[in-house]
Amino acid sequence: MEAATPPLHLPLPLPQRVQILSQSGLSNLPSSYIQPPSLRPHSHYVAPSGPSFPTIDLSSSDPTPQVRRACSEWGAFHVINHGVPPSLLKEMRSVGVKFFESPMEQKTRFSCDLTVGPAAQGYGSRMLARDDTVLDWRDYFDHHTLPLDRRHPTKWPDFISNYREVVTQYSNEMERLAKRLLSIISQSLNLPPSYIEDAVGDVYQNITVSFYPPCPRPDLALGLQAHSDMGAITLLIQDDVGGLEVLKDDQWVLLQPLEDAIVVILADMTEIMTNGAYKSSVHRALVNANKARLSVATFYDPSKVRKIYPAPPLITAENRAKYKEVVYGDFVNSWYGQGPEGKRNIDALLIQ
Ligand SMILES: O=C(O)CCC(=O)C(=O)O
Ligand SMILES: [Fe+2]
Repeated sequence: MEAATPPLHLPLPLPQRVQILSQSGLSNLPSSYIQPPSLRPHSHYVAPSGPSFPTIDLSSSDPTPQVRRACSEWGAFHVINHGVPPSLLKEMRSVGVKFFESPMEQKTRFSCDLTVGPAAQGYGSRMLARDDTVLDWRDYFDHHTLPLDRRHPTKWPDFISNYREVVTQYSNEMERLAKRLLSIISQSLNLPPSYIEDAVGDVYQNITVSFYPPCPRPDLALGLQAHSDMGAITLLIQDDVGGLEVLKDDQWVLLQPLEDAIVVILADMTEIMTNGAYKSSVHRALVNANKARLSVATFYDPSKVRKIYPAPPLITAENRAKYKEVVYGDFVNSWYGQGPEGKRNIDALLIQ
């Protein structure tokens, strides 16, 4: 018998799965997950009597004024009566939970290919390339869903019967809702209804299911460190555990999970296109000691070659362009190189 040919490349080490750490029953948090004191969960809490997170009924006759207010004051809001069947939201959460509850041997068959880079689709545990960053207490599964030539359901789990159908249907519904919201957002600034959709070009949509296992020291860790999303708009659903916080006037506001609602989060490219009239929302995810938490974020992003700049109709002599033009792919690359570190990467594009 011939000796087996040795592999040409040594395999990259597998990332530490947070779920395995959690199940190992440790009582102390490994140092790589300990946040510096200023970034820990207890800092800057809003008083219970503080502002309450907006909820907008999309079936009302004209939601535009409410959207304008929520976008300028919060950069994020809940939508209800949004037209996506509640049964589909439930199924999406359910296939997500089934994936993370499956045996590790099954899950790792769909691991991210780390040689592709940090934005590879599949089962992952850390996104950032830098190795000196504090790690998030999170595992995830990222799906590439749009444009259609990026959508390859064979890269998604095959061991949960309806997984691929549910993600496909969910992707289509989220595209439809994102377009409708971008149209309302454009009109709320007196731009043509299709302004943002046209400016974004061929949409890139990714769906990331995040799973936050119970954490031995939720006071020291974050499920996901503070960041703003990079693209145009994010649509997020979560289970009833809670943990998503948005930053409002320098204070963290914990969202009460609202069944059947969808969280709308404005992202950095929308801030640029609106010339800062609407800010991207800084948000983060907390973890807790007892319960695992699941969320599903659907990102609606420009194509990588698209140039993004403040909408010309919004620029006047009194209201000059506040942001430099940026090629979206360049912006994304700088994020993966550096990470959010609690800051907004978009601030680097501000015209002084
Ligand atoms: O899990 C959450 O609630 C937040 C997820 C999120 O912000 C993201 O994936 O960008
Ligand atoms: Fe996010």
